[in-house]
Amino acid sequence: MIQTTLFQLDDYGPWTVQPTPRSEMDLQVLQARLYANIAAFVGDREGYAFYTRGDNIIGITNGLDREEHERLQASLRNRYPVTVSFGIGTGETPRTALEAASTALQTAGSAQDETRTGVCRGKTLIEDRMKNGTSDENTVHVAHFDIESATEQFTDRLDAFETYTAIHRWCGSLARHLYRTHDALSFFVGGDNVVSICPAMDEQAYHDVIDHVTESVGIPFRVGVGAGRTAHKAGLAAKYGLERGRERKQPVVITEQPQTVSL
Ligand SMILES: Nc1nc2c(ncn2[C@@H]2O[C@H](COP(=O)(O)OP(=O)(O)OP(=O)(O)O)[C@@H](O)[C@H]2O)c(=O)[nH]1
Repeated sequence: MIQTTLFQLDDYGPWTVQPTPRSEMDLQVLQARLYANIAAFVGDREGYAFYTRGDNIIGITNGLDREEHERLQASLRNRYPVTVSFGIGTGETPRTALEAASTALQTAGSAQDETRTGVCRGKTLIEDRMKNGTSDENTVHVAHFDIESATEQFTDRLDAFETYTAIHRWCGSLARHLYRTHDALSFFVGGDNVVSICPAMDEQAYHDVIDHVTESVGIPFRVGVGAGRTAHKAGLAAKYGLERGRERKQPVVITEQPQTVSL
């Protein structure tokens, strides 16, 4: 089982133009700060948060209970001129967990409902277990994808815009394929890196994903995969796998938990 949290700004669209349109850079700073605050809070509790659309941030929040969500929400309320609603959802796969989180929030009201202000809806893993007796085997699987020699192929050869669009085409193709075929949620995290929250998948499944996407966009890449009770633990194991794949020139490395947790 996996737990996700959808963090969504309330009635933000109207706020960006009232009483008159607000400076775009001011909105960008607000969104970047909000993301930084949420990522730091969730990251300190071994979760992951992804920027996605700025007004919607997706968290992998195994390990955060309802009180912690409410503590974060109260803190954001004190710091920002807009409120943020949270939808919490659990599921067997990342996709179904996020669907549950999204439904919990949509049921509480539209993203542009002026009466929806800072609600926290849905069920955490702990609540789900207490109510429905669901399994406490809460393993997160993280796949960290990285383009082979992106610096040589793109950064040092093409202009920065060509590089940016080529990498986004790769990322979009990979994310859509993993979502459709494996219920995985994938996010661009910077440079030439994509982090995917996946269900349990074997090595051949990762080879098939790489072959399919490389065939369609013509960009070779590799992946390190890790599992753990939290996104942090799984993600760290994935990074060690990626390093090993670089050294051994292996496109797929699935690792056990690394011994150190210093990253
Ligand atoms: N978010 C994030 N970005 C990273 C990470 N590792 C590298 N990057 C980014 O990716 C860019 C390219 O770095 P690399 O992937 O190491 O370079 P490369 O040229 O592809 O080389 P190889 O991966 O060794 O083939 C860097 O400038 C960073 O922006 C990571 O773990 N997380």
